[in-house]
Amino acid sequence: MPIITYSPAYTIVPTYECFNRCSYCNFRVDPGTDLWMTLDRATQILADLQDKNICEILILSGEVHPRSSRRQAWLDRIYELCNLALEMGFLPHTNAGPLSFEEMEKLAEVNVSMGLMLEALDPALLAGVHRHALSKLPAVRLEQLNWAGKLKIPFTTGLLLGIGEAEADWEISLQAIADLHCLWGHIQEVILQPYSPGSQESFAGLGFDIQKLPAVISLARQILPIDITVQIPPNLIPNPDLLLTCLTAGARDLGGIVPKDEVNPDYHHLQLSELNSLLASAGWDLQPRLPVYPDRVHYLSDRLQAYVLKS
Ligand SMILES: O=c1nc2n(C[C@H](O)[C@H](O)[C@H](O)CO)c3cc(O)ccc3cc-2c(=O)[nH]1
Ligand SMILES: C[C@H]1O[C@@H](n2cnc3c(N)ncnc32)[C@H](O)[C@@H]1O
Ligand code: MET
Ligand code: SF4
Repeated sequence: MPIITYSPAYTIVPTYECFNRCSYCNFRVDPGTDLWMTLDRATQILADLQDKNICEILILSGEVHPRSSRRQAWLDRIYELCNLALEMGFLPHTNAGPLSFEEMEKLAEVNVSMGLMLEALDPALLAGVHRHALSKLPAVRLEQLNWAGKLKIPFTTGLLLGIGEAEADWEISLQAIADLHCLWGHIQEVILQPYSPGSQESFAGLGFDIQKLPAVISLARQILPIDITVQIPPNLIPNPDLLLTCLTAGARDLGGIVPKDEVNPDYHHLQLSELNSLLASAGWDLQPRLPVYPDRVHYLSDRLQAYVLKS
């Protein structure tokens, strides 16, 4: 049976505070209104996760302004959280927004893969949902993907669909990802993420017309090189038949299956057993994977490769 993968994961949030205000965000709180995750608390959480068949620790963070005096402490905390996760037997994947080249190089020491969504290149978004989001400048996102390639970091990126971008932008954004991958070969997966309205945001858009997702997956499959996997989040696809149609269209990964989707807290995952039987009914075999894909493990330092071997 053909294989569909997922990553058994748990999300740790260093901080929800974010200086950006993407209007579709259900995650952020204002700077200074949130206590950062302590190493003590993370140690407790990770200890509770032992023997629960979880491998990936997804570190998803709100962002401290690049010129803030608190930026270094924020980065140091993320580094320590990743290092702790490694030492406790987990494999970290960090998405903390755009980083300086030096910051990215530093976090790469303690992550088996990293990620940053391109979102969309359409400049119209800068007057729309990204009006108050310096981090979402298309040039900044593209530069991040380029640096990740230069640093040989196994990388996840993707598109956020249905935030006001022109449909013509899907092809442009996918082509930009393909071009950067042709230069470096580091992109292991592209997430096609349907914008899904939540209860905390200000945008309150209609959400992406989910019926269009199979067509976007086909487009991605035409444009992206074959060594990039297309990932879709099953909790944001409300209808089981549609999920199966997405697999037929070329999606081959379901991303991190987590107890709580921190980005979309209003959308719960099916039980693994339910996902398993749904996929099996259509002839697909659901299998766990690591946050670094097998063909990218050789990118990693000896220390990280040793942790991967133990997982
Ligand atoms: O549970 C989630 N996981 C998200 N993940 C996790 C992702 O599915 C896995 O961490 C990767 O597939 C690595 O295994 C992201 C990772 C990225 O690098 C970039 C964006 C996302 C977005 C989400 C998300 O909205 N919800
Ligand atoms: C971590 C990633 O989560 C995505 N993201 C942020 N808010 C939402 C939402 N309401 N629905 C779906 N995805 C979202 C963005 O693409 C971000 O880069
Ligand atoms: N702030 C980061 C980004 O938007 C990651 C978390 S988003 C909830 O890229
Ligand atoms: S999506 Fe990320 S960058 Fe935008 S406000 Fe939310 S946490 Fe901040």
